[in-house]
Amino acid sequence: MSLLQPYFQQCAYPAFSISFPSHSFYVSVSKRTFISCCSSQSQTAIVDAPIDSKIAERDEIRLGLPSKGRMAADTLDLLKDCQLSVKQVNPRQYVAQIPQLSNLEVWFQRPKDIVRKLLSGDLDLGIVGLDTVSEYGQGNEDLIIVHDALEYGDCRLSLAIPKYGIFENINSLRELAEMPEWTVEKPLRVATGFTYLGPKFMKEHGLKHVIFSTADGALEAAPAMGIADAILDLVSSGTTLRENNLKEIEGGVVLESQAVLVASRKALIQRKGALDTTHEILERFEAHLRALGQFTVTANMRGGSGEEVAERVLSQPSLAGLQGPTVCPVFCKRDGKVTADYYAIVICVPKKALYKSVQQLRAIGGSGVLISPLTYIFDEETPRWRELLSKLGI
Ligand SMILES: Nc1ncnc2c1ncn2[C@@H]1O[C@H](COP(=O)(O)OP(=O)(O)OP(=O)(O)O)[C@@H](O)[C@H]1O
Ligand SMILES: O=P(O)(O)OC[C@H]1O[C@H](OP(=O)(O)OP(=O)(O)O)[C@H](O)[C@@H]1O
Ligand SMILES: [Mg+2]
Repeated sequence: MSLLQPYFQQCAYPAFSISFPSHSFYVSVSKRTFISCCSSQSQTAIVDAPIDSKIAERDEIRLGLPSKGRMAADTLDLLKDCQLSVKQVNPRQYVAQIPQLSNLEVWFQRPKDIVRKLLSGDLDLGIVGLDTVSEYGQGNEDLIIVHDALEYGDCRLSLAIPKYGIFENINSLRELAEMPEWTVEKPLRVATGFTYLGPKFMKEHGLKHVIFSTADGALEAAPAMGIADAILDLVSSGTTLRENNLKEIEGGVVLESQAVLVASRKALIQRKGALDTTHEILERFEAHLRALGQFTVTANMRGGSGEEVAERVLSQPSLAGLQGPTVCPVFCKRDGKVTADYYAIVICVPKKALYKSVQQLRAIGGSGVLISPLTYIFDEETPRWRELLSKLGI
């Protein structure tokens, strides 16, 4: 507790309730200071790792965010949910700030340019779809995925063919590859915007007679227009394929994608402050995303002792909580004497298991079950941070 005290004393505007399930205490902190409370013990020093080229000198750390398209709004929403609101003076201005991260500059760029600029050293961090990192990063070792599942922009890069004509009975990549129609003179024509991943996938899967054509959008029209036999494009709901009489095939998914936080390895190792800033962003993302899937459940239960109540709770499979239940005595005054006949139980429960958990609580004598949303779950250290340090050789 003493470690946290300096932060709590400065909190003029209590806004958050932080609970540490294993220690059972609650405190309130202002929105601005809450991250410091949780990460102050794990700052990391810059390491002089061996790396070929030197990066250009500058004082700020640069984060690239999508300037337009479907990722733009969701990315800003995620940052806002993590108390990292981006302050952009007007929508046509491409540079912005996140007041909580004073050494960081936000640059709005097209997703593919974010990847290109990470590679050229003009950006240090970026948020884009994994499909864009894979296509434009082309396996470059300087790119490191810091968070691989930001839980939006879900889609897959998938091969699709017409439902009709010679493809009517073709339902897998193997069947497509074995069609006698494809020869050196008349190869399978695939329209795609993924001209790196497409040929790589076909080669890895042994499809020999294939040629690619490129287009920037509305690829689904290409087969019906007679421009291509198949397309390789992003699919999410599948509506665009269906509406254009196309189908996916078994074994035809090149990549499952969602939004990711990506960094330049060189920047993380060489740029002063880059690793600490990445740590803070990662911690905030992890804490928020982990909390999204959980509810806090509070209930009262009659019992002889905290241990006895905890044993009853732990006998139920869905009531284990994060590390175990928090069990606190509820004191009341009876005949002039203070007694604790009831205990309050606090646990985190996965949203999917909510009703099952309520049933199990009732079965062991729980009453007055309260459910509230969770805002953040900060663990001692995030597994992704450990993974990042190990990828960096630190
Ligand atoms: N239908 C979809 N559903 C969900 N996510 C998608 C979908 N299509 C693309 N994405 C994700 O969003 C990212 C950006 O897609 P978006 O369509 O906004 O830009 P773009 O296709 O690169 O550019 P543009 O459409 O302007 O040419 C993609 O890289 C992918 O990660
Ligand atoms: O499976 P669905 O949910 O139908 O989504 C798939 C469509 O979404 C993307 O296109 P987008 O809307 O970005 O248009 P674009 O072709 O202009 O990029 C993608 O290129 C597909 O065409
Ligand atoms: Mg698009």
